[in-house]
Order: sequence, then structure tokens, then C-alpha cells
Amino acid sequence: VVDDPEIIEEWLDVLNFTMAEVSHYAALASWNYVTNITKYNTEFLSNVSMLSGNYGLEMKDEARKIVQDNLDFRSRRMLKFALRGGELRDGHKRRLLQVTTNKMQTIYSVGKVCPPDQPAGSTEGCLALEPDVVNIMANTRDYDELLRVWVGWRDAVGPKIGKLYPTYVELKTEAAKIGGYESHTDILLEKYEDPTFEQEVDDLWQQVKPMYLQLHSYVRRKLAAQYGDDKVDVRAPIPAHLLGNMWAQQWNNIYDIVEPFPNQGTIDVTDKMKEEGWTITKMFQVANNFFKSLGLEEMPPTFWSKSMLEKPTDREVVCHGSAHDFSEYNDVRIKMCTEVNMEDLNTVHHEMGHCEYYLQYNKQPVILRGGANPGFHEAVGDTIALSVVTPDYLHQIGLLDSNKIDKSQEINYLMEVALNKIAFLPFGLLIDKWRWQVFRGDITPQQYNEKWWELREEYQGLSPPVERTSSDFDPGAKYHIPSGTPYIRYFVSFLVQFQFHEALCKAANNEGPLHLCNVYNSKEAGAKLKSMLEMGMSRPWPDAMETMTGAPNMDTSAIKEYFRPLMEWLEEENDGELIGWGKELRIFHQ
Ligand SMILES: C[C@H](NC(=O)O)C(=O)O
Ligand SMILES: [Zn+2]
Repeated sequence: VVDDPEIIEEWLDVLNFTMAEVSHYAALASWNYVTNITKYNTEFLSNVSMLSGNYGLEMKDEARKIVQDNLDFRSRRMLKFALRGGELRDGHKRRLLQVTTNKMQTIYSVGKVCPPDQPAGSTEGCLALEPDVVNIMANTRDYDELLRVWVGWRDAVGPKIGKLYPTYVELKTEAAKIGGYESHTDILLEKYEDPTFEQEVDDLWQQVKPMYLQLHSYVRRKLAAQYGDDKVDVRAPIPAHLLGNMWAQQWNNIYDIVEPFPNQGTIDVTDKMKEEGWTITKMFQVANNFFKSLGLEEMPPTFWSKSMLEKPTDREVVCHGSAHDFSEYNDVRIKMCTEVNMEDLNTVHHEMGHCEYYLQYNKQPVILRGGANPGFHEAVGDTIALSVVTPDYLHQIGLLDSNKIDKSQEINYLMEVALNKIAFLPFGLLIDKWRWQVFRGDITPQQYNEKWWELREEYQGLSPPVERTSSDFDPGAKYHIPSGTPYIRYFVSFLVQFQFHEALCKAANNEGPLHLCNVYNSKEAGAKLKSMLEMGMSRPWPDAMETMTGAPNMDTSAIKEYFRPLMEWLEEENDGELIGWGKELRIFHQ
């Protein structure tokens, strides 16, 4: 037992140094694997993960000996984090968990959708998820072609991942129990340091659900008009393959089908980006310039020389966009199979927001480097992107001919943003609703798929376009399940980013409405954001929220204020029409 403050401070210093080293090598091994999926890099990642796991166990055993009573807040917080998490002591089980996770991620990342009656073993004519299959889902308006790739992708990766998932769940459960937790779900929730967090997210969803129902009702009618009443029944959930996205998580790609006021010029600037000859590098330079304009850190030279900003042609990679913190030498990178379009312009800012956060909290001890909560980390880039997509800024960077918009163009603009942000909310909630139940043992392997679709209908008002059975594993068709990346962070982000946007607009003395506010070049907005980012996870997230907004809690008033003009318009449009589905189906009256 150690209770000498001198020795404890010394231990914490050594912890910080060794954690930086171990995290650096773990990040490098992971980087090598995700940017070049080879047998060697996969095994190398497994080996390094085993080593960093050994270090973690030793560090935890030492931390347990430390008496925390007369330590200051900061040291106690560092020790709290040091003692967190699951714990597998058995080397074989730890390796099995690592290998199983790598296998699921690899199956997903190399998955291909092949033409019908493809000879076994040949990849002739097969399509990768990014960019090929994603582009079909975004651009084709052929019901059956959409169905083919929607089913094809799930067939390609679902069952194989589904076979591995129960082992993954068992091992995570054993690690949690040895670590002193009821289930792995408690480890996931622990990051929010909030005993009522599950109740809070349910309450927040109830507050924004009416907005989602308005959008869903309107979009369903437009899809019925597009594909016919025999394909889309306005009294029923929407077939899940018609929303322009493989997971129906964001609906921007069907903007043309749902556009409120046609021929008014659109703020979907994909075509303009291509006409203007935008390159992938330019997209990242524009994003970098926005952060610089706020007085924040620019991406360092190694970001440009070491990132992977487009899909390589000579190897398999994990295409799903990600940002990487190497914990040393100011080395931050992005890996992304970028395409020149508006959706990816948003994602570029999203990923760079992670890098900005890494750069801002790198003065913190390694163990305090992280988002105030994981939702904050997902919200930084998206908050900036809320300024980027405004007519004012798009005009400034030459993607819109004018920054003036009339009433109908304003509704069009809000619809574009709502298809990204409002559509996403139930999806952001249901993924971990499913996973929390799986890790608690409330959903068995036999029930994986049927419970998934129950949640998809309950929250999103979607239905599978064809019969799904328990031999399918549709959760596995979404990156975050095979990769083990938690998801409630995005639900949190899609709410708090509007609070952050409002706070930055206030700091920038913005006069106009929230949805037209663009904080580009505002050093006051930058200073406000910086004051929160540099905290990392050194304080509980309500303190970080208070630094940003003046109040400590998540709050839906900002997102409601942002979309108010659109909601008024939608309630007009939906007056007398069917809204909701299942037992909540009703006629809407203003
Ligand atoms: C919203 C989430 N973003 C991310 O993974 O970066 C997703 O793509 O599903
Ligand atoms: Zn992210």
C-alpha cells in the first residue's frame, strides 16, 4: 500500500510517460493495419495489443495499491481512469478477443457486393462498399437495383460477422465481470459519468421525436410519389433501402426527391465542387483554413505527409473515415476514402475536428486526453460544419453564386441540413440501445436480428424491404458493430453540436438566425471553443458544457431553435396527412 504523496506523484509522472510510449506504439500498429490490411499487419497489431494489454494490467495492479484519500482532485481523477475498464487475465482469451475483433473488422472492410450468380471465389465485377456501393445507394432511383445492393451488402458481411459476434460478447462480458462490472454495458456508460444517462437520452429523444415524425411523414409521402403506393405505403414504416444511404442513417442523397421548392438553386454543392475542379486536398485545406481562421491550431506538417486522404488502389484498407492521435510529436492523422462531394466535405470537417481536439488537449497528462465525453469528441468538427454549410460561407468559398437566400431557398437549405441531422437522431440512439441489451444478456444470439429490426421500426419507422431471418446479422452491416466502436456518442453529438454552435454564434456576436450563422474568422468564437477543448477529460463533462454554453446540461432548445422555420413549414405540409406508424399512426392536425 502506498500513501506517500511524493511517491504517488512520482508514480503518476511515470504513468504519464509510459502511457504516452505505449499509446504511441499501439496507435502506430493500428494505423499500419487500417491503412494496409495484410496478414503481417494484422498479426503485428494483435501482438502490440497483447503487449499494451499486459502493460495495462500491470499498471492497474500498481494503481490499486495507491491510497487516494489525501490526493488532489486531478490525481484522484487520473487514478480513477487508471482503474477503469474490463480485465481479461487469461492470455488465450485476451488473444482470442483481439483476433475475433480483427476478423470482424477485416470481414467488413474487405466485403464486396458481387453480381448475381457469381462463380464462387471470383471477385470479377464485385463492388466495394466505398465508394461503389455507397454511390449506388446514393444515386440510383431504381427500386430493384437498390434492393440488390442493400441485400447484397448484408449477405456479404452479416452472416460471417454474426458467427463471431457471440464469442466477442462472451469475452467482453467476462472481461467486464473480472473488472468488477455487472456487464460491458456499464463500461460503455461509465464514460458519461452520469448515473441517469440512459434516462436522459430517452428524455432528449422524446423532446426531438416530434421533429423526426414531421420529417418522416413528409419524406414517406415524397417516396410514395417517387416509387408508387405499391412500394411505399404512407400508413406503414418506410422500406429501409430507399433513403439514399446503406443504413438509412442520413437522407441527404434523396434531397432531389424531397426538395420543398424545386428549381430554386440548391445548397447541395456537390455538382459545383466538381465543376470548380475541387480536389480532395483542397477539401482538407479549406477545413484546415477554417480552424486557422478561428485562431485554433492548424494541422501540423506530418498531418499532410502521413495521413491517408484517399482510397489506395494497390491494397485493402479500412475505408470508414477515422482520426488518429499518436500521443507524441504532435502527430495527428486522418484516414479516409474521400470523394469530392458535399457529404464528404462535412466528413472532412468532422474528422479534422477530432484532430483539433487532440492538438488542443495535448498539454494534459495522457490519461486525461480525451473528449469531455465521447459525444463531445464527435461534435467538434460537426459544429464547425454547421457554419460551413451556410449559404454565407459556401458563397465565400465559391460554391454558391450568391449568399442571399429568399424564404423558399431558406426552407430548401434547412431541409438539406435536416436530412443530415434530424433524420439521424433515432439511428444514433438505436444502435447502442441494441448493443446495451446484447451486453446485458437481454438479447440472445438467436434474437440478434429480430430485436435489431424491432428497434429499427420503433425508432426510425423503417422496415426491411425483404424478409429478414435469424441467419442474417444486419447489425454487422454497420461499421461500428464489427469494429466495436460505441455509437451513443453520435446521438449526444447531434444534439450538443447545436448547443456549441449557438455558443460560438453568441461569442461571435452573430445577429441573424441561428441556422444562418457562420462563425468563420471569429477569434472570439475560437477562444470560446479552445477554452473547452483544452480541458480534455480533466473535468466531468458538465463543467466543459458550462465552459461552452454557461449551463451544465444537454439541452434540445438549440436544435429546436435552429429548425423552427422548417418545422413550421412541415406542419403546414403535413396538416391532414398521416404521421407516425404502427400503433402511433394518426392524422396530423396543426
Ligand atoms: C455518424 C457516424 N460517424 C462516424 O462514424 O464518423 C457514422 O458514420 O455512422
Ligand atoms: Zn468521429
